[in-house]
Amino acid sequence: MSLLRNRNFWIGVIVVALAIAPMLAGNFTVSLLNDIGIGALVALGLVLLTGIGGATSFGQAAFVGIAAYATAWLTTTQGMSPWIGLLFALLLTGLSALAIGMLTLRLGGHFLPLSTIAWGLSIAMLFGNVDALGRHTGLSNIPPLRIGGWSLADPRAIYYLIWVLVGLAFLFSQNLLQSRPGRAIRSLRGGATLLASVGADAYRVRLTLFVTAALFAGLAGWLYAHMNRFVSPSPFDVRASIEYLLMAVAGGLGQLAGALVGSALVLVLKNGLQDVLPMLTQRAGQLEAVAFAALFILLLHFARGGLMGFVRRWTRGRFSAAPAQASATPVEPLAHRTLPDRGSPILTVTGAVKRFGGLVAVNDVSFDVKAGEIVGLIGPNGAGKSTMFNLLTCTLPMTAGQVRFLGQDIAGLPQRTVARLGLARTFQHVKLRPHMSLLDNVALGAHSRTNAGVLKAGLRLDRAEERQILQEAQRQLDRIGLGDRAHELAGSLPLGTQRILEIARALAADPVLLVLDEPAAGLRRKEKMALGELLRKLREDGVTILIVEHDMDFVMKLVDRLVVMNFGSKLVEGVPSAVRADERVQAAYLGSVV
Ligand SMILES: Nc1ncnc2c1ncn2[C@@H]1O[C@H](COP(=O)(O)OP(=O)(O)OP(=O)(O)O)[C@@H](O)[C@H]1O
Repeated sequence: MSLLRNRNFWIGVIVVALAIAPMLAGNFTVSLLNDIGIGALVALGLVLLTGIGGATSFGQAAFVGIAAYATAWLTTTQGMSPWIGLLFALLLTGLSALAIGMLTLRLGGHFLPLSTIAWGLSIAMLFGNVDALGRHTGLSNIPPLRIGGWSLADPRAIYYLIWVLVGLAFLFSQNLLQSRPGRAIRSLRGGATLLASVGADAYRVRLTLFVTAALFAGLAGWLYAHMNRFVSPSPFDVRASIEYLLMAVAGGLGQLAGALVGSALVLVLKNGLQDVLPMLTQRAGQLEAVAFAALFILLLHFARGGLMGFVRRWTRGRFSAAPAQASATPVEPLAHRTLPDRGSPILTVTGAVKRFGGLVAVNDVSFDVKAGEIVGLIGPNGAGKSTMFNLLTCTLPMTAGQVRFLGQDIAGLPQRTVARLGLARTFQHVKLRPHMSLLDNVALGAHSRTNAGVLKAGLRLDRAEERQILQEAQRQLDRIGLGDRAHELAGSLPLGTQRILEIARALAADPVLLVLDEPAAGLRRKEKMALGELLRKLREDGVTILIVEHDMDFVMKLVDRLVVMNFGSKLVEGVPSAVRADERVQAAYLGSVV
C-alpha cells in the first residue's frame, strides 16, 4: 500500500509505460497518445494560469493556432527548417500573449474571461481570412520534423519528441512552483495588496504567467503542425479552447498532474463518443457537444478538484510534491539593510488629510516614529486609524499632507515601492496563503530581497538564492517560535498563530519599520499575551513598530508612545501613563478601559 502512495513510484511507472507504449500499441493508440501529450502541454499552461494563478482563459487554443500557423507559414512558403519554425512560433506566440496580456490582464472580475473569449474568437477568425494563411482551406504539405538524418514523420517517431517535451514542461513547472516567482504565482489568489505588501507587482506576475502558459500552448501548436502536416482554422477556435479548459478541470486544476490526467480523460472519452454516438444517432456531432457540456456541469457540481482531487484524498496528500525544505547546512545569509541609528526619525507624517467625498476621515494629523520604539495609534471606532494606516502604507492616496519615510516623500508611491524601501505591514484580516506551508508563506516575505525570474527558476538555476530564502524563512519562523512547524499548512493554524505568522512574513523582508494593523483583533487572552511578548522581543532586537490597535489594555502595556485619534484628528500624543490620565481621552472613550 505504501508503495502505491509513493509519488516517485507512480512517476516511474508512467515513464516506463510511456517509453514502451509505442512498441506494444497499435497505430491508433499511438496517435491518440500523441494527441494526449499535445493536449497535456496546453492544459498544463491552463493549470498554472487558471488553477494556480486564478485567471480563467477561454482563448488558449488561439495561442496553439498562432504557433501552428507561424511554423506552417515559415516552413511551407519560406522553405525554412521546422527548428527555425519553433523559434519563430514561440517568439510570435510570446509577443502576442504579451500584447494581449497587457491589454486585458488589468481587467478584474468577469471581464478577463470575457475578453479571452473575444480575442480567442477574433484570432481564429483571422486565420480563416488571411490569404497568406490559406483562408479556410489552411496550409498543407508542412514538412515533418527531422533530427539529423532521422525523420519524425511517423507517429511512433514524433511520439518520443512529444513526450520528452511534455516531461520537460512538467519538470519546468514543478521547479517554477517551488521558487521565488512560483510563490508569487501561488499567492496571486490572495490579491494584489498581499503581493504589493511583499514588494511584488501582481500585474507583472500575472503577465509573466500568462506568457508562460501561452508558450506551453505555442510548443503544442508547433508539434501539432508538424505532426499533422496540415493546419486549418477550426482546431484553434473557442470550442477547442473550452475543450482544453475542460481537460484542466477534469484532471484537477490545482495540480500539475491534472493536465496529463485531464487530457487523457477528455481525449479517450471524445474518441469513445465518436465511436458510439454514430451508432445511436445521425446527429453525433451535436450530441458530442452536449455530452461534454454535461460532463463540465457534473464536474463543477461534484468534483471541482477533478480526478487528481480524488487521488489526493485517497493518498491523503502524500502524492503531492515534497514541500520546500530549508537546507541543513548553513548558507550565506541574504544581505541585510543598514538600520537607522536608534532614536532617529524613520517615519514623519505632516498635516495628513484624507477626504471621502464630504467626509473628512483624517484631518491634519502629524506625528513621527523613531528608530527602536513601539508607537501605538489608537482611537475609538471610526476615529480614522485604518484610514491613517492606509495613507502611510500608500494603500490609499492622500488628499493633502506629507509622509516621509527614511527622509523620502512616499505619498503617491505604489504600495510595493514603499514595501521595497523597508516598510513591512500585516493585515487586519489575515492574508496568508492557507494551502502553502508556513515556510513558503514566510519565504514570500523575502521576495523583494531576491530576484530569480521564471526562466531561472524553471531551469533550476536559482538554487543558491532559493537556499538563502528558505534559510531566512526558517530563521524568522524560529524567531517567532514556529520553527518546528515549518511544513504545516498555514490554513491549519488558529487565528492568533496566523497573525504571528504574518509578522514573520513581514520580518523576512528585513524591514526598517513594521506596521501592524490591529494585530490583537479576534485573539484570545493567552494569544494576546504571546503576541505582546513577541513584539517586546522584537523591540529588544531593534525592530521599530507602529501598531494600529483597538484593544487599549493590550496596547497600553506594550508601547513606548501613543498617538490618540478621534473624529479624524489627533487628540493627544504621549507616553501611556499620560494618555491614560488625559481627560480628553477618557471622554472620547466614554469610560471604556483606559
Ligand atoms: N473608503 C471609504 N469611503 C468612505 N468613507 C470611508 C471609507 N473608509 C473609511 N471611511 C470613513 O472614514 C471614517 C474613519 O474610518 P476608519 O475605518 O479609518 O476608522 P477606524 O478608526 O479605523 O475605525 P474602526 O476602529 O472601527 O476600524 C469613518 O467614518 C468611515 O466610515
